[in-house]
Amino acid sequence: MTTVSIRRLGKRYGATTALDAVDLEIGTGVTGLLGPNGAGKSTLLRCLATALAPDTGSLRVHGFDPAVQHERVEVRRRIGYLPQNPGLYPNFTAYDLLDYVAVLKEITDTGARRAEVRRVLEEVELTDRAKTKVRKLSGGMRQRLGLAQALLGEPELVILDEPTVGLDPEQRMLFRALVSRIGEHRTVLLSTHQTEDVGALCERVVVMRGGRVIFDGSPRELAGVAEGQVWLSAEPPQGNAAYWRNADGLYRTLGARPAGGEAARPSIEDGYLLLLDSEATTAGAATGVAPTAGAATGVAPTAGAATGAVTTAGTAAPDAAGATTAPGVIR
Ligand SMILES: Nc1ncnc2c1ncn2[C@@H]1O[C@H](COP(=O)(O)OP(=O)(O)OP(=O)(O)O)[C@@H](O)[C@H]1O
Repeated sequence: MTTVSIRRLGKRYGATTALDAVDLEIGTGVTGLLGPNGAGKSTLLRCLATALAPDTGSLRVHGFDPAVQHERVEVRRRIGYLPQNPGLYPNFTAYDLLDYVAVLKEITDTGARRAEVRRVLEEVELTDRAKTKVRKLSGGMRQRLGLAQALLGEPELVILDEPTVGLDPEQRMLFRALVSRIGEHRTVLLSTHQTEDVGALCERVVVMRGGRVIFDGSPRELAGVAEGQVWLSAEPPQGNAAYWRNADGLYRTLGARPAGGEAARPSIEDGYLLLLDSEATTAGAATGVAPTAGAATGVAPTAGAATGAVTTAGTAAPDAAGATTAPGVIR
């Protein structure tokens, strides 16, 4: 079922285009939003959370339009939002903070509010910290408290802006388990820089760059963007290809095949890096500027990137212009 409908959404800050005609439909489950710094992820999430008004285009949450005042209230009742820097009051206890947010969310009946605060504390596994002050909570607990406030009132859409930044592996795992559970029955939109989070949690991934959606598909399809462009070799590659030495002492190269290179299974991160790389090349070609593949991501130009097309083995289909485009890649 479609929860969010976004059509040609645009937002500028002075001369900066933060969102450039974004089209998206999002439904139940966890959708990951990936993109480099400044791609427009937070701006999109803030528009969805009704914290920011777009300049152009339209937005609907469960059919309600946040641009219309009385519908905006309906949207706000249906969303939970964990911003990048939630600024939780340090001297409040976990319970009091949630109680306060519940009042702001118009849960005015005292008994119902108490039950709801207890429910979300339980959901994020913080019941035993109800009386602890926010400043005494660990980073992971604070993020879970941030998640708890977003879950007050059982919103149908949960918006999480880079929620796993700075968490240690154990806390990140715990957070992932919570988000995955939440996504079973609700729509979760999760902005992140962590491709591991996307692989672990998301059935769908949207990649943004320069205010545009440049990929919309499954994590497997994103990894597939790098099919045939990831190599393992005993010797480091010649030239300026991006490579690193793995735990087995082999050199893992992204891009053109190095001498003696054996094809390796691509990861989501490989696909993401090559996708951004090919986009940089395409943008350069479109504006007549020399291609800058490699500059954006540190990945050396590849045969596919040099022509502005990402080549994949087996699954690729030619687009209208005859170039080869991987599934999910949006031109
Ligand atoms: N309040 C603002 N005033 C001016 N420019 C802004 C403002 N907020 C964002 N921008 C600019 O809009 C563009 C998109 O920013 P946005 O924060 O949405 O990107 P992002 O993908 O969330 O980046 P990050 O991963 O670093 O959080 C960037 O160029 C950014 O500098």
